[in-house]
Amino acid sequence: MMTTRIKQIQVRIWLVFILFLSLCIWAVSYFQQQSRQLLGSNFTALAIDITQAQEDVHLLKRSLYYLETDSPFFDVQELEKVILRIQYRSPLIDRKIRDSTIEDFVYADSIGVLSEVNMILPTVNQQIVLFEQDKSTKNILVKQLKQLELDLALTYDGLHDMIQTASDVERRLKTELTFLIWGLIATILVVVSALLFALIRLYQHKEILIIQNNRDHLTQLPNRRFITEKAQTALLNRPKKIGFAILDLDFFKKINDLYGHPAGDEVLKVIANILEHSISAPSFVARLGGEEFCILFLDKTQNEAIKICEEIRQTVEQTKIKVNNSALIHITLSTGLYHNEGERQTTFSQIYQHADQALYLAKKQGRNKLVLHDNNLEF
Ligand SMILES: Nc1nc2c(ncn2[C@@H]2O[C@H](COP(=O)(O)OP(=O)(O)OP(=O)(O)O)[C@@H](O)[C@H]2O)c(=O)[nH]1
Repeated sequence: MMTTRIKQIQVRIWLVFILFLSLCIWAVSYFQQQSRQLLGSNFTALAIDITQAQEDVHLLKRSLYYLETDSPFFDVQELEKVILRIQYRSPLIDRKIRDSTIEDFVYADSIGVLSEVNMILPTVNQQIVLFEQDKSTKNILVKQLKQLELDLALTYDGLHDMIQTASDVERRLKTELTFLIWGLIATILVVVSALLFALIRLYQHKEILIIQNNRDHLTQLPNRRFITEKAQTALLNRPKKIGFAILDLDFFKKINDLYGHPAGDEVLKVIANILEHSISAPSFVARLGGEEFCILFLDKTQNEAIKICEEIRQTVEQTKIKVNNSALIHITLSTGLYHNEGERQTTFSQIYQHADQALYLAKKQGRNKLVLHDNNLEF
């Protein structure tokens, strides 16, 4: 049987779990998004620069061809522009490669060539100016341009391949890392679920123990410990009305003696059932022990409590209880009732004592009757 408290705890635990799961999913999504962006920004920009640089080399090659073949398409200004672009682009690529995550030794040679190219570019520019003044210097210029074109073509092709490889490695790493993170999160989720499950079981176990500690095994009614705690808690709040009745079966020993102990147990269960159905919250019924039961009235006036006790007495009196599968027996009970409508402060042991005194009188006055405690009672 699961109590409301356990259900509330379960709901809270599930909420925490769902919150944690959402947090994990959000964290992984964020990581994936960020890594995708970083991966793109790291190599895509560099790859674009290198492709444009390769385009410059291609234009240089074309100018060189026109120059060599004395083509009318040769345009010295075009050549100067290409050289200028190479001059501007190579340090840019140099810096981006150094800033990237690629290891130094991988790009060291290519960067070395780019630096050398940058150093000879002013000489090439001077040679172009010279060529414009003196066409006979063409061969020197061609030789320089050829060397430049060769160096740049090889370097940029190498860099292009390098970026491709680095990009592939990074992509693979990212995939592996994502799997690793998912694995970690799955493990954490399993551990957290197991812990939460264990926590719920622990609470259920604790709750069952509490119920068992507070319940009478034979009748399944609350026991003396339970009713004492309830009464003491109620008294702390200074209730306006409180009533306590002790109900004791008459000559119960005879039933045990005549029909046996199991028959006596059967009778106790029937009486417990009658009591349970006569009382509703916030009042409580309990088995004090033996053939003694009690009722704690928390919202009833004195007359209402008397009425309920009287009805119980009559019901018990009129009930035929079948024992040992044949015999039908009758039993009666005596009740001692104490009621206090807030007129004075009291403790549970005082209340109990008053109800017990009234019960004593009920027994003394012939049993099968209800006696209300009165301070003027004579015992
Ligand atoms: N079957 C059964 N008998 C019990 C149980 N607990 C106590 N008893 C018996 O209840 C009987 C109580 O007897 P007494 O205290 O003399 O009371 P009584 O016979 O009801 O007499 P009065 O209370 O004076 O009317 C004893 O014989 C106990 O053994 C129980 O759980 N089951």
